[in-house]
Amino acid sequence: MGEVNPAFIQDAEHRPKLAATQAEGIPLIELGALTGHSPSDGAVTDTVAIEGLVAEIGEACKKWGFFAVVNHGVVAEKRERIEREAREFFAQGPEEKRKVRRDEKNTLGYYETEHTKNVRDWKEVFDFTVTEPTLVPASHEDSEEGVIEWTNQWPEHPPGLREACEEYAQELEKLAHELMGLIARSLGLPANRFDDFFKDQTSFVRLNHYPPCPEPQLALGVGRHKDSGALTILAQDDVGGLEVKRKSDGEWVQVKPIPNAFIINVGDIIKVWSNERYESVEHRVVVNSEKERFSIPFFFTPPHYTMVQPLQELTDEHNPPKYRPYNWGKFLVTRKASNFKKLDVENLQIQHFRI
Ligand SMILES: O=C(O)CCC(=O)C(=O)O
Ligand SMILES: [Fe+2]
Repeated sequence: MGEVNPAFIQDAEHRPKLAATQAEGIPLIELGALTGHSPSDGAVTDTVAIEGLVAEIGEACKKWGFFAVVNHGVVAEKRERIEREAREFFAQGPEEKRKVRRDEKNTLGYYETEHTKNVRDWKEVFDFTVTEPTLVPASHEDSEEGVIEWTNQWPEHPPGLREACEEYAQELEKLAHELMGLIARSLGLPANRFDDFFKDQTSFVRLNHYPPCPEPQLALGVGRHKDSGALTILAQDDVGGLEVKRKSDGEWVQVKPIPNAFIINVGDIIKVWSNERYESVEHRVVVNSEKERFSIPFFFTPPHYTMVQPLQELTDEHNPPKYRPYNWGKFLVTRKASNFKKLDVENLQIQHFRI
């Protein structure tokens, strides 16, 4: 990625203000009360502390759709290892990386031409799924049935990347379940309410590399978007660049890097399950002219056959469902396919299912 080609240039209204608001940022939540306890098995260690945590998480999901967590129990060595391997992978020449390039048939692996809302992102990525293989619909067309397998494409170099990725994914999956347990409780549901939704899963992890950009005021690392899964758990390095659109006033605010913290955000599926009690919030990534940046989102998503719809317990005649059910697998493959060609539904959004 040399000079800025016009494909990367954002319309004037979407260009970043390079001195974004530093004021009130996303909540920081300390998960220590969870240590040694899984919320879905009922073995509560400290009820009062956990109740406090549940309330904090509920507030954060309602007010921000984003929060940071520390003392989360994820083994630091596993995170450091995947971060090291990711750096090594992206430091290689384009030829080596393109050996595992994703294409229309295999949507996993390396990719450097992703677009968000039809503008190219200033980044390169490597995607892998948590479950191997992952089952998804063969076609995004509603009329076509049939399921195919997505399989991971592992590069030969660096040789340790695969193991680092697999170990990291396992570790993050535990945290994802714990967080879903807390979110369930914050909605007044049993802690295990979401467990069945993830028995099989289509979850995937993305390694992001944002190279320095000569024109950071014109392009974005990732254009504004909401995450379409249930929950995202992001590891970011110390460079900074992630911005969240604050619900209270629509200002873009920076998510400052905190060593060893994870950034959690509510995705569209929780927005629908909760019948909009919780919000999936827009975010974007600003790049800079000096430093490259690395980040690793873990996208926690249900099996392809899931019909996503507001939970019965959270709807009644005074609060009727705000969405028609939609099939998650079809949604996912439509999004992936639209990276390669213009579809009838060019950028499928949950808004299409809004009642
Ligand atoms: O790199 C980041 O900080 C966020 C990336 C992101 O929002 C995404 O990949 O969905
Ligand atoms: Fe995102």
